[in-house]
Amino acid sequence: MLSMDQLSLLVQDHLHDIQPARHYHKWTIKSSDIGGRGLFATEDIKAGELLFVDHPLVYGPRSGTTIQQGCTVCGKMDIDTLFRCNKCGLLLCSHQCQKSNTHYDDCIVISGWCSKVSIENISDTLLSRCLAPIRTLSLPEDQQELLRALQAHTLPQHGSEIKELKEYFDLSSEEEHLLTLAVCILDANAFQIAVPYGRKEMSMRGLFPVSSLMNHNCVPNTKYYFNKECHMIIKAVKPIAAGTEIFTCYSGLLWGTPARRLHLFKTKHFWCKCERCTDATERGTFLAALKCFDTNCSGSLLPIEPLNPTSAWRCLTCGLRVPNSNISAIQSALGSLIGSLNFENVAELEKFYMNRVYKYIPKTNQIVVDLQCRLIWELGEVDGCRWHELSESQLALKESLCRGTLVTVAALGLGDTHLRGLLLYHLHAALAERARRFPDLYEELKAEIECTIEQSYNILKGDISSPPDLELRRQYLGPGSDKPHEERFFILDK
Ligand SMILES: C[S@@+](CC[C@H](N)C(=O)[O-])C[C@H]1O[C@@H](n2cnc3c(N)ncnc32)[C@H](O)[C@@H]1O
Repeated sequence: MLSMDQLSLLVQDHLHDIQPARHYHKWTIKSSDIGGRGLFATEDIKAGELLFVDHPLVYGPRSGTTIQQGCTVCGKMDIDTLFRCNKCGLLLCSHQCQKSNTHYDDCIVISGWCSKVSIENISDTLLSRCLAPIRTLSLPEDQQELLRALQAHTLPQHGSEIKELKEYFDLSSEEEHLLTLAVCILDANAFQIAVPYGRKEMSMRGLFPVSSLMNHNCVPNTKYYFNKECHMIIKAVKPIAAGTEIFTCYSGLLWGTPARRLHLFKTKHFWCKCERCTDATERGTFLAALKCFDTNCSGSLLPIEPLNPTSAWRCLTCGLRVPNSNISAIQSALGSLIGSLNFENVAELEKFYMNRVYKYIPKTNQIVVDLQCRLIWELGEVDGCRWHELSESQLALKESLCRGTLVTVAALGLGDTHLRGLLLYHLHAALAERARRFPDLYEELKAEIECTIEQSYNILKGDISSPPDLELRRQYLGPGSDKPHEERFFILDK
């Protein structure tokens, strides 16, 4: 086991690789009261300040069995061009990817193993799932040391893919041990890597060793995003006082407490006890609330003991007490109902949102908020409901959904997260479309259009998953634009 000083030195060397000029950080690694080690501010940090830029020790396809497969080099998922390498069986999309250094290294390791069956009989999904751990075998010694210093999950369910791999290849016990350890480390620490906005690519994960030292809080004081070089940029989203722990968030920011806690328990093996989890109303957002089972009552049900996953729930208005088993039954029925929706079909989503969803759940529930976000991302943006095709009521709906979700994000105290940046971008776009349709309204809307695109730009710039026309929109519709009025809205015609 490395000492904290040894780990700090490895971390400094790792960060130095991509930011050689930056020797100084306003944080240190220390033991944390909530679990293992954590990062702590050594000086006051301002909102928006850069904390560090991390880069992955390894990256590779995510490990779920249901993840849609793609090229193991570039992630492309175009099924027509995908083929399997005849030496190692990995999926590729082009000869260029096959000739890449990345594939060369992967292929050397896998084709070097003695296989028990011919390579085309080995599942490409299994090979993809094992690829990130396989890549750890080729890391240089100092990076192996840093990898081994990270926390590893110890429960027996981690590493099952390596047991499966062993059915197909004669792995030495040392290789099996190293691969299993790598899976346990990846499962405990890997981050999903964001893909460029609007692009459909295979979902990838990366092992970012410094970010891996951040513990979780459901209202984190940092945000992260990825740039074109697959670097992970970590910034403060609110002021962080010297001595305070620096947190990230391992779960969905708009999920209700029971869903977040269960997800954290299943994937990271701890029950979160942060301030948000302790407050059943989640700062008045009622994200987990269900409708009271008494049809004469319009109140909301919430857990009586939010930190107890089997707690009974109670109506805040009439006091009705509902056993946890009934709540679970309703939640799984709602899950099936939502699972039956076709999320690609905007009209179906809109109809469900407008007419049916409130019959079952309060407007504040995370399921409604999720539907709202899906509609926001799609209205005006996808084929069949482009800006010029939106009806007046759809445009008004988009605007009001953006405003409502921004209120929830603000109530939770999430600061300038990626989500807020995106919501501001979509609000700006809806307002700009309104001004284009009704030029007389432009003067009235101008200040808000300028302010929303400017704020969105400041939050999202440099982020690979931000809308590609962000900068152009800011130039044309942001504060101080010198573009002639008649040209300002041309970007909406793209
Ligand atoms: C990515 S690691 C974070 C760094 C870790 N503390 C270490 O020492 O390497 C994730 C693990 O840290 C612990 N952890 C993180 N956040 C936590 C929290 N809010 N409460 C309890 N444990 C937490 C859990 O064991 C979790 O599986």
